[in-house]
Amino acid sequence: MSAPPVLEVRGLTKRFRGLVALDGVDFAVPEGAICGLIGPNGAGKSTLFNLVTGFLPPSEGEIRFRGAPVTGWSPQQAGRSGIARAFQIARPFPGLTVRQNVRIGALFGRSGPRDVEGATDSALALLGIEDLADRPAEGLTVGHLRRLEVARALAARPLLLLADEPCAGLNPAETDAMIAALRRIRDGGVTIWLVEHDMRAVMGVCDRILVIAAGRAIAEGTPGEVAADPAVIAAYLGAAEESRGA
Ligand SMILES: Nc1ncnc2c1ncn2[C@@H]1O[C@H](COP(=O)(O)OP(=O)(O)OP(=O)(O)O)[C@@H](O)[C@H]1O
Repeated sequence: MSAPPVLEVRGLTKRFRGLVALDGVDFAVPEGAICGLIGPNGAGKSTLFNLVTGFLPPSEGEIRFRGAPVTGWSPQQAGRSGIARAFQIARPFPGLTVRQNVRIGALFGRSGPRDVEGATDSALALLGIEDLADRPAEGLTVGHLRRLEVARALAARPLLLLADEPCAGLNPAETDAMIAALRRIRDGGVTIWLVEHDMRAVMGVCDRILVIAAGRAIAEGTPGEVAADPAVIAAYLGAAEESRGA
């Protein structure tokens, strides 16, 4: 029997008063994959990540982690079970070095404060920021701040890393460095699901992509499949082309 997906959502729905932010979304994140979650602004991407990580309870639907039902769990339960999230806006603790910030992730990780220094070193190395370890976290470039945020999440030794726009605001060289780091993380055994607006990054790194628009899943498949899907072109890629004036 094949292993269950690391994460599975079925019929996931979230209503905020009258607004349906997420409407019956199904998706499975296979173990060992890098998956993408894309969609126009306001599509429901952050809401989906907030439901999966227990920051918000769903209105309807089911969430399974490694085959077990976890719907409605708390962020602490999600973290202890092996989900870590790298936020889009990195907010390192001021007055702490890069290493000390990453170490905080290791202290509150899946297996608790065990081999904290090893997890910290390994996360710094995977993100290629060992050289910055003793620098104060404030004053880092956007590219280094993003790598610090992913390293902090990774130091928790997650089974599933949710990354919120890890390439936002990065130049092409920094984006390539982040893509290489995500591949190294996956090759180290961590499954990844990322929200990303940078199409070059998403199409280049993901094995599978879920596309949502106005709360509904409109396509799912390999990068090639979703890029060729007329519904995706109309709802998302087409809109991006228009906003660039193409
Ligand atoms: N706590 C909340 N209360 C009320 N409405 C909310 C709340 N959180 C999100 N929404 C609404 O739900 C919808 C989906 O928002 P969400 O932030 O999940 O979209 P998104 O795809 O992450 O957008 P973006 O790409 O702009 O970050 C939007 O209409 C948003 O205004």
